[in-house]
Amino acid sequence: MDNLQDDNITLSPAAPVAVEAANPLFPVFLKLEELHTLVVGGGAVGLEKLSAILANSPKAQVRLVAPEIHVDIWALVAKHPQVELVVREFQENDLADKDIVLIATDDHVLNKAIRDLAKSRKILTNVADTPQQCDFYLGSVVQKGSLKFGISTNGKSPTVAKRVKEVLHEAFPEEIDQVLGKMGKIRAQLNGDFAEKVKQLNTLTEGLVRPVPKKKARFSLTSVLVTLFAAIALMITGHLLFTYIPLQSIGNAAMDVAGQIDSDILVFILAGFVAQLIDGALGMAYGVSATTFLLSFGVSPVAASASVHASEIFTSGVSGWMHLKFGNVNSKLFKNIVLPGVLGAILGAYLLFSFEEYLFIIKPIVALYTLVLGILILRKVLRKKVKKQPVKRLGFLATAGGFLDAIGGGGWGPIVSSTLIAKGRNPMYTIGSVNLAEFFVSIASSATFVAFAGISHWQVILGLILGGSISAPIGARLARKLPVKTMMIIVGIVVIIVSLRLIVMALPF
Ligand SMILES: C[C@@]1(CC(=O)O)C2=NC(=C\c3[nH]c(c(CCC(=O)O)c3CC(=O)O)Cc3[nH]c(c(CC(=O)O)c3CCC(=O)O)/C=C3\N/C(=C\2)[C@@H](CCC(=O)O)[C@]3(C)CC(=O)O)/[C@H]1CCC(=O)O
Ligand SMILES: NC(=O)c1ccc[n+]([C@@H]2O[C@H](COP(=O)([O-])OP(=O)(O)OC[C@H]3O[C@@H](n4cnc5c(N)ncnc54)[C@H](O)[C@@H]3O)[C@@H](O)[C@H]2O)c1
Repeated sequence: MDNLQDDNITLSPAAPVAVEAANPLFPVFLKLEELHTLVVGGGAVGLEKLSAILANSPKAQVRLVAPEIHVDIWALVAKHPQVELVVREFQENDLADKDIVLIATDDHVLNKAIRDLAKSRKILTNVADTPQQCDFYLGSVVQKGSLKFGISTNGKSPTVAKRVKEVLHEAFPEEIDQVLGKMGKIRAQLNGDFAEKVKQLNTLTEGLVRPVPKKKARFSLTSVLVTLFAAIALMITGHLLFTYIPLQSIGNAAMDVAGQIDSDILVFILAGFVAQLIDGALGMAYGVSATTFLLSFGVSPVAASASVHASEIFTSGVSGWMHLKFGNVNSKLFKNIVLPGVLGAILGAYLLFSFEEYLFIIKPIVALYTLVLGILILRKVLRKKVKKQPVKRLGFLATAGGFLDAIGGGGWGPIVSSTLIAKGRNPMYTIGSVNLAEFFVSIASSATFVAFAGISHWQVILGLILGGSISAPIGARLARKLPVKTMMIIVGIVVIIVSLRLIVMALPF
């Protein structure tokens, strides 16, 4: 808004300052689906008003009268069969039984005449070309599920109303609707003293206006699920460990490990630290970052890949827990992706052994896909307007993510997070939920890997885990602090670089 104050638009210094109420309009939210509305005029403005009505009240009872009706109105009404289109000039009996009339013909005199007829019947009117004759104005509307804002500039500037709408749309994450859903349920359950009820509702919603550290709901379904899965995962890991490596040899191995630890572990700790920092903040790229880092320090590719997978269980566990603690997890999204992701990972790890020879083809194909996602994310940021297109086949996306992650040695985050963010989901909640689910996905693939290949390279694994555990809380905090746009730009660039690198590596020359 700064440029409104500089040389672009000069306001007359003599302009009198209004002393009366700046905007005396009284806002209400009408149940248009239970009223009868008449629109007169079927041109560009008739279309705009009808679209606004149906976008808010899809089942609104509307009759639109005009000798010529815009093609887009016909197309719109095809999706709202209760709307009646009447192709002729306005007649007085169109006003019969109407509660509200919107007048939008291109004939100024006619508009005024219709308005006077409506007024004599005490029908509320909106006259598109004459604000002075309106009983009410339409507002710009922001909608997030059940939450709705109506914006009015008192007719001074519909364009500013539109801009304010865009700002508010950006500022509120879609998840606000979940909060409303939960509050609706709590509100219905609270009974007894009215004052006490209001006090409780105020306490519950305090965190919405003043971010206080979130206390986890004691028995939230997510935390029960997380504990349950973690317990099962630990049991499976323990079972595998003791089946394949007897207690005696673990003792011996521990002594060996202690004896072998040398200054190299600092490098592995650093690798874990850097990789988890990137992954925790951006929701992706732990595998790729850690592997790249280890390779550049001379660790063999096999050792690097095996250790990265094993250490990922611990690092993504800590990181997922931190996201949960900081309230970055959208439990609905988490629940929808965790099981398909785990199944995909098990399938991928199992099939890896039969598909190993085709990895050189699979990897660049996955990289090409993530490259496109990276470009899509950047394009969305640069275009500013992110239109949310819900991802319908979440389960399929998660299965593919888990599968390719196990096969390609990474890709859960880049595939699942990037797709969701590219489709307009809120980066903070997406990254939090995808990161928490990654814990279970990496347990699934690592357990399958261990079952086939056993565990080796203790020092590397230990270093990665130590480094990752230190930076996980920092990463989760960053994900909360970084502005949405900055996060999307970084995610986009990281995805593009990592994908290009994989594609270049796959080239035969
Ligand atoms: C909010 C929105 C709802 C909607 O209509 O759905 C809406 N106008 C929108 C857009 C818009 N309308 C116009 C432009 C072109 C730029 C410009 O002219 O400024 C744009 C901008 C654009 O399209 O980008 C032209 C225009 N509008 C009115 C006049 C007559 C006049 O002022 O004399 C003229 C001149 C006609 C001419 O010169 O021929 C009058 C009104 N328009 C209102 C509402 C009411 C006041 C709302 C408030 O208090 O802010 C009010 C008083 C009565 C009413 O219509 O209810 C919608 C937001 C879209 C969104 O949310 O995306
Ligand atoms: N409020 C706003 O947001 C806003 C925005 C832009 C323009 N306007 C004003 O709205 C008016 C309409 O603009 P437009 O672009 O839709 O014009 P338009 O020429 O595209 O459409 C006019 C419509 O009125 C219909 N019409 C003409 N005579 C009629 C009659 N006797 N009975 C029923 N319908 C009749 C036509 O068939 C046509 O469908 C203009 O006066 C314009 O200044 C208002």
